[in-house]
Formats: sequence, structure tokens, C-alpha cells
Amino acid sequence: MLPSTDFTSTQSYKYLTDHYINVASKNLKDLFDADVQRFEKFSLQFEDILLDYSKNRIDEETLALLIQLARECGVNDAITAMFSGQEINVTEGRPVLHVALRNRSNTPILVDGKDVMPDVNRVLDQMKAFSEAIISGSWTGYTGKAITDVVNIGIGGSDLGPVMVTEALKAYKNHLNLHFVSNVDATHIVETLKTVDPETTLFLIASKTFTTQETMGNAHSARDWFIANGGKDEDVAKHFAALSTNSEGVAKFGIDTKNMFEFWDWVGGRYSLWSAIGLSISLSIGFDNFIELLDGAHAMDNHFKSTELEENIPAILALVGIWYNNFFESETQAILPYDQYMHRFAAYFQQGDMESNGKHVDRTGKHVDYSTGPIIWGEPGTNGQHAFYQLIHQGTKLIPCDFIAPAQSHNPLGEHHPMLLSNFFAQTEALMNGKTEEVVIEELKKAGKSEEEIAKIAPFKVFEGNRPTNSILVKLITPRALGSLIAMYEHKIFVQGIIWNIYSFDQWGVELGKQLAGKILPELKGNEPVNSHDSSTNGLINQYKTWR
Ligand SMILES: O=P(O)(O)OC[C@H]1O[C@](O)(CO)[C@@H](O)[C@@H]1O
Repeated sequence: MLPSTDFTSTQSYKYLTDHYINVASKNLKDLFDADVQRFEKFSLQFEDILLDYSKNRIDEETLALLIQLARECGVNDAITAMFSGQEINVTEGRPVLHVALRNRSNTPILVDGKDVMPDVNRVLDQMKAFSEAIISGSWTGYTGKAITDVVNIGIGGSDLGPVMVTEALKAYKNHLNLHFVSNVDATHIVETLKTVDPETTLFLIASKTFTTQETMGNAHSARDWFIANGGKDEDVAKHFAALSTNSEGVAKFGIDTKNMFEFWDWVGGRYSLWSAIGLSISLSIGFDNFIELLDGAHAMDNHFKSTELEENIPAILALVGIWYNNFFESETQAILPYDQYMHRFAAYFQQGDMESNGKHVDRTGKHVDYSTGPIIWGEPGTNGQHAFYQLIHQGTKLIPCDFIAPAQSHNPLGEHHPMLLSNFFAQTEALMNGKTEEVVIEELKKAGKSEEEIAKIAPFKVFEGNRPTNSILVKLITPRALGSLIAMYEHKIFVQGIIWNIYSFDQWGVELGKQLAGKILPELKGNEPVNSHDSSTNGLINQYKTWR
């Protein structure tokens, strides 16, 4: 059982409310001026990952109160509950055990009295053998040729994790060409199939439930294409594998269950890249690197589980996030990786965070009267700088940002990496310090502007500063470091969900749209006008019918 506390009625929350008034009036720049130790006090290192959270609008008292808040909300007990396999996904009646998938120390983890580790290891062995056979070319397609292309068909958690990781670890990639098809828009599968050869293509049908409309639609179209282009029914086994919890659904689709890579209902979709859903990752970078990814996540799990909250990186990130979300009332949080390979990292955590903590009902079923999960967004630097940073620097909204960068590049070409990192360092400094009117006027004077010109232009050139950031500097984006980084954010989301007293591991909010689409699909057949909806929906459907 998870503890259930309304965090707004805790003692620490009350203290934080008063404390906020004091801190909100302070400037980050002044906080740095007043304390030469600030970086040392507010930074933590885990292996090759340095978290600098000193450029946040906090002081030592803020942190102490936030930690007290975490304690009052039972964060430590909740961590124990998750790692010990308790049924903390209450609304779906399941434990939450993505940590078991990467439990490299193999300590038993019990679900209904049974250790899950033998099953986890059995599927890992199966993934290893399969990955090696495909990569080495010993597994051949129906005409005896080695596989050259792998098409992962999945959506949401059965797509975003594999896409993000295979992109982030492209530097470790082998000869296989990876493709990802997720959208039910035929364009996605049609354009992908134009680039592959049925004789040398392997399709991975990735779906936890094996019922998701988009994935099933794309999987059937891929199978039809395979048969229409020379494959026979008996050849399907060489070209289609399933990653799923639903063996019945897999068999019904026509995939030999020998080619099924199993996982379990205690793995949430958006936490599933560590499971059989990660097969495309293992194929892309090799099984040993996939294990490195799991090792990195496991190391972060151990840190999270056994480190006091004061030094606990995911917990600190969560608490600082709550500080902005619930006291400064910031609505969004940006994730800004200064690494082109990590270009899908923010998109991945859009699902990870927003599907987990986008909830308006607390764990007692009551509507919350406080803000829960933030809107997550972001793009890689430096591209974002030339697109939306204007608003972060000079807009009216407070946007806490996580800046992430590797100290070493996989592509150390000329001055590119120092140029990239100079931007990474400059942005957080600029966001913090801003530029005062006096400095602006001084600069304009030096540029020879008249008094009149200066008066006109100066206000537009002022930067208020005092905009908070975390900097996450990673030595090099290796599979291990990436595994740790992903696990770090997963646990941040977990801690926030515990404090907001919501269930982070269900996703009922995606059901309504699915249900209505199921109702509308048959209505799109035929030409007779539809009148079963509101006038807007009827009007749109009927116009579609005349235009199609
Ligand atoms: O793996 P499945 O069962 O096809 O589900 C895909 C995705 O759909 C959702 O259930 C809802 O969008 C996600 O949580 C999940 O990752």
C-alpha cells in the first residue's frame, strides 16, 4: 500500500508557503554572490553524471523543507513498496516493476510469492540469442539472405523508448537499418515499406496488449505487403516477431509464439524499453550494449533506493520540480539536450512524465485542488535557441529548464563540440544573470547611440534573469550513462507522483478518445449523413464524407 497524504496539509507545506514569499523576492545572482560555496552545496555527482542544481531559486532552508515534505509524504516507504513488488498500480491491480527488468544483481523480487527474476533472465537470454543470430546473419530470410532492415511497429511506450535510445546511441550502431512505424496514418508504413526489401526485412510487432488499433493496423498492412511481395504464409515466421504480454493475441495474428518475446503486466508501457520492447535496441547496438544500458539503470536504481533524500538525485530533481510547479505555479518544464543524438529525449519524457502524472484525482479518488504533472517539452540545443528560447529569456512565463550535455562528443570534429558546449554554459548563465538596464545603456552608449535612441531601444534589450535551470553534465553518452539518465527521470516522476498523492502508473485518460474513435469508425462507412453527435462533430464528419 502507498501512503496517502494530502501534501498541502503537511507541516512542511505550510512552512514552504511562508518561505516561498521570502525566496521569491530573491535574485539568483544575489544568492550566488552571498555564498561562494553554492555550487558545492547544490550539486551532486553520480558516476559520470554531474547534476548542478545551484541555479535554482532555492536556499538551504528551501531544500530542507522540501526534504521534510518528501518525508511527510512517505517517499521512503513508497520507494520500498515499489522495489519490493507491492501492488502500487492500484487502479490496474498490479505491481510496478520495471526495476526488475534491469535488476542486474538478480536479488529475488516476488510477485504473488514468485520470484520474477528467472523469467526476466530467460527472456534476456532469448533476446541475446536472437540478436546475435540476426546481427551475425546466421538468421536468414525466406530466400536465404541475411536480414538488413528491422521495422519496429509499435506506438507510445512500444515505440518512443526504442526510438529515443537507438537514436541516442547511434554511435554504437551496427550495420542493421532500423525503422520505426507508429502512426496509423498509412503514410508512415507506406513510406517505410518503400525503402525495404521483403527478403531481408524483419518486422517486430511491439505491443504490450497486442490490441492497440494503430499497431495492429500497421502490422496487418506489413504482413499483407510481405505476402503481396513474394513471401508466403509459411515464411512469416522468418520475418515477423512479437514483443508482447499477450500470447493469445500474438498466435491469433499468425506469429509463431516461438518468435514471441514475452514481458509482463507489471511493466508499464512507458517504462518498457528495458523489457522485450527493447529488442530493436539490442538489434541496433548489440546485446552487450543493451546490457550496459540496463546496468546503468540498475546503478541509478540502487542510488535511488539507498541514498538519503538529501543526496538522492531523482528525489532532488523531483522536489525542485515541485517547488516550481506548486509554489511558483510554473506550468511547464523544458528538457533541452545539447546532443543531437538525444533529439527524441524530450519527446520520450513527454509520455513518461505526462502520461504518468497528468492526473486530476488523488489516491483517495478525490479531485485535487493543486497542480499535478507539468507540461514537458523541449528540443535539442542549439536548435531551440533559434526557435523558442526568446520566450524563456524574455517572456512572461517562468520555465524551469533541464540542460543536458555530454562533455565528450562521439564526433569530435574541429571546434564543433566546444562551440556547442559554450552555448550550453552560456545559456544557463544568461538565464540566471540576465542583463540589467544599466548594462544595456552602457553598451548602447559604447556603440555610439544617441540619448534618444537609447531611451527608445533599451527596454527591449533588458533581460530580467533569475530564470532557473538544472545543468546535467555527462562525461560521454554511453549506453550505461544513458541508462542511468533515463532511470533518473523515471524516479523523479515517481517521487513527484507520490507527493502529489496520485497514481502515476495508470493512463485512463487515453481511453475516452480510443472509445469514441471505435464508435465513429463504422459511421464513416457509406454516404448517409451522420447525426448522432453534437453539431460540430456531425458537421465535420459530414463534410469529410462529401470531400473524400
Ligand atoms: O504497447 P501497447 O499495448 O500497444 O500500448 C501502446 C501505448 O498505448 C498506451 O496504452 C496509451 O497511449 C500507452 O500507455 C502505451 O505505451
